[in-house]
Amino acid sequence: MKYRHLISPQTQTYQLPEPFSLESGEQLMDVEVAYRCWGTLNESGDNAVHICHALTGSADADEWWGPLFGEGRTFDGDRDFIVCSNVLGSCYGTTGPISLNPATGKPYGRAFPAITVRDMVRLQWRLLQGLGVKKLKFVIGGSLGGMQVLEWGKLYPDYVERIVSIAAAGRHSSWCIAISEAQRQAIFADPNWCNGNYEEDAPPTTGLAAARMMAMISYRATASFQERFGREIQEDGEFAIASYLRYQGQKLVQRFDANTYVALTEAMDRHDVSGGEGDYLAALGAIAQPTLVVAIDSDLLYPPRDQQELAQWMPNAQLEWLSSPHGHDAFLINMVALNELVMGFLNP
Ligand SMILES: CC(=O)SCCNC(=O)CCNC(=O)[C@H](O)C(C)(C)COP(=O)(O)OP(=O)(O)OC[C@H]1O[C@@H](n2cnc3c(N)ncnc32)[C@H](O)[C@@H]1OP(=O)(O)O
Ligand SMILES: N[C@@H](CCO)C(=O)O
Repeated sequence: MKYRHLISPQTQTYQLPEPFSLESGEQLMDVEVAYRCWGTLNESGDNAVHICHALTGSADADEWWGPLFGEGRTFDGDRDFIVCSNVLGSCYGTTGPISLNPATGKPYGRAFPAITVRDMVRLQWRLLQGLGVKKLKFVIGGSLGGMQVLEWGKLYPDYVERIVSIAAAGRHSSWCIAISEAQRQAIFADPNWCNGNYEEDAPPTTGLAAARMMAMISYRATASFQERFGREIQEDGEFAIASYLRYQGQKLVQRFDANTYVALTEAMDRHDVSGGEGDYLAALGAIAQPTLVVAIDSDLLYPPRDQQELAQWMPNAQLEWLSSPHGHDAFLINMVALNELVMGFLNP
């Protein structure tokens, strides 16, 4: 697996014993789920917690959410059995576009079937069944992770006691879809894209880097960039912000796959807790567990008004504000404050 060196050696693999049926009706064979766990499952199997990661995250939650781990914190391995699994469609160990298609013996690439956030959650549920988890104390995640959390609330009301949705939505807005589509078009415009059939040693890095640059603009906020970079010009004559964005683009292409990026952003765009057919507000209204909605006051992607609506339409939801100049990515930056908000919800 091309990105194996980027995931920790503690990552384990769960092999699904049966084919996995997708929402689309297609079936995936030989599905594998990469996951990490911390702590011990108790005899009754009811002290478990599941962490859902964001777009380019991995199962190594202690690496990207470190300050939330530890005694008396959100993730306390002495208290709970904590599981984080890599999502379906990712390139960090779970079956996705870089996996070998058993039917052809070659990587799926762009032929990987269309997946949904619901598919991701149903696969997580299968993993937890395999691990003997009888009940989840809570499920938590930000961004794409928060979308999974809302699906968890909808799909498994008797299995999940509480949910924590951070900087997320019950369905993608046209603004979010627009930003995703522009990113995908940057990838498709790369001559190396080859309709997704690129060689492993010649991926569409220019397009993927441009996509990440666009994404980074949407993950941060005007005040954050102004404060950090202003109109500073570096010694090389470049605007510091331009250099920063290009660096972020290069950083992602070292660690992520373009087909995976396309598949996961398409899944985010398809996301709709009503399943795309029913009444969206009624679907939110049916999520009745005690819920924490964490809203980031500077989030451009899932803005304050949408977060207020989300909390308003879920009957048992509490809205808390993570105040930050850093925009959407604040849930990966202002982690001490986030831990306090979550602890306030878990231990009122
Ligand atoms: C297998 C895996 O790696 S997956 C797990 C990790 N990733 C995830 O979970 C995904 C979510 N994480 C993220 O999106 C990001 O890592 C975040 C949001 C948490 C933080 O982003 P960062 O890039 O670390 O932070 P920040 O915006 O401060 O950028 C710092 C980097 O920009 C560089 N930089 C700053 N200014 C400039 C500039 N003017 N020109 C060029 N580079 C610059 C810094 O040197 C630094 O580089 P480094 O990352 O090599 O140390
Ligand atoms: N910065 C996040 C996406 C925004 O939540 C990631 O790269 O996964």
